[in-house]
Amino acid sequence: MTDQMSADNVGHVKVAVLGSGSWGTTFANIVADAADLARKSGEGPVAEVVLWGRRAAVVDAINESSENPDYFPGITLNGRLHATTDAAEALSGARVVVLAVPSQTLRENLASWREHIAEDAVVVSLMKGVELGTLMRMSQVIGEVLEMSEKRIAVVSGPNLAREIIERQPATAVVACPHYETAVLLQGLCKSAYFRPYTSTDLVGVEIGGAMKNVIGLAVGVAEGMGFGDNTKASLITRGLAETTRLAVTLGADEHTLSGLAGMGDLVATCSSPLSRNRTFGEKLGAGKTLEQVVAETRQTAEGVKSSESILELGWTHGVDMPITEAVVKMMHHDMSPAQALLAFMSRSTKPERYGV
Ligand SMILES: NC(=O)C1=CN([C@@H]2O[C@H](COP(=O)(O)OP(=O)(O)OC[C@H]3O[C@@H](n4cnc5c(N)ncnc54)[C@H](O)[C@@H]3O)[C@@H](O)[C@H]2O)C=CC1
Ligand SMILES: O=C(CO)COP(=O)(O)O
Repeated sequence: MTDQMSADNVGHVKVAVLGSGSWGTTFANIVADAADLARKSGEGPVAEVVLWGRRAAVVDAINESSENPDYFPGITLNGRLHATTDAAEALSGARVVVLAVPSQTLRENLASWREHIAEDAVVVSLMKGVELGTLMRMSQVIGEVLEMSEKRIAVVSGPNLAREIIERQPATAVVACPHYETAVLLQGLCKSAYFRPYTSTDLVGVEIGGAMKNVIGLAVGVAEGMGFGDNTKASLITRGLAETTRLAVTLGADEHTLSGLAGMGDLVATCSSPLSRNRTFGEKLGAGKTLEQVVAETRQTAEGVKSSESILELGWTHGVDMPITEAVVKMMHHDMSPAQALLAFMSRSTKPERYGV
């Protein structure tokens, strides 16, 4: 078995996508559409995609009518997409394992899947969070639980609101893996007529960009809910990017990654779109609903709510100033009202625009 996938040992590849929520379903559909294209053109690896889901009703609907009625009623998925509730079946023979579960459950999910994951598989994270308690990025959780080298762990991230991509609207993303050839192979597996992936070797920058944009999206949502206009939102986005870059670079990322698709790109998509769960969560809070009301109304994963705490702690551990994240944590976890958080945020001492990293 080789340590990484290489161009000459991949022609036909089984891809298991674990998690049939909004992004897992969409990403599995991207790979299945990409495989159709590869079949037609004769170029690139051809994937057989198997999607794992917890709920039998969803799995049956995908297999019988190519539809995920829970997340995308009325949207026809690729007919070759096969779903199962049996993780062992999904993982059997899979060379690429894609993970799309909530960040805070990943560790326990991996522990139960571990024995079925092939030793030479490449594991891809689609998740945008930082683990509470350990302060680990998702690739670090994967590396620790599966005891695998970072070279076989990849991340896909970017401005990827699932609802737009399931409709096959054009979008771009970054496929990051420290082993460049693996990133290129994964790029080939998900390149389709409407999805254009770029490669990167900067795992840290891509992951921090993805996790941080959820936190900034919450803050922008709060501003929207409070009735503020574009100056406020542009200020939060720009200073949010500065905060993201400071943290990422301190953790070893390349500064340029944060001005790319997984940084600026994703930040802009999340902060401008009513489709974003994080932005919507913040907006409801800013409009006067209580945290309990907003939590009760939120069915899908809004990663920034929990990850804001671990991200702030990560920043503090490394001496990074994180004022927007701090304001979000106070609103999400310490009963501070949006008005109080705004006052505290605006009354901080002034400083040069380029401060710290
Ligand atoms: N939805 C989107 O547009 C995008 C989401 N992401 C990221 O993808 C990750 C997954 O998010 P979504 O698919 O959007 O969330 P979702 O809420 O739509 O789906 C989550 C899935 O995980 C399952 N799940 C929940 N708890 C579980 C547990 N304890 N064990 C196993 N499975 C469990 C749910 O049943 C559901 O199928 C998040 O980290 C998110 O930030 C990334 C890019 C785009
Ligand atoms: O990650 C996303 C877009 O790239 C989805 O954002 P939300 O999780 O806020 O919906």
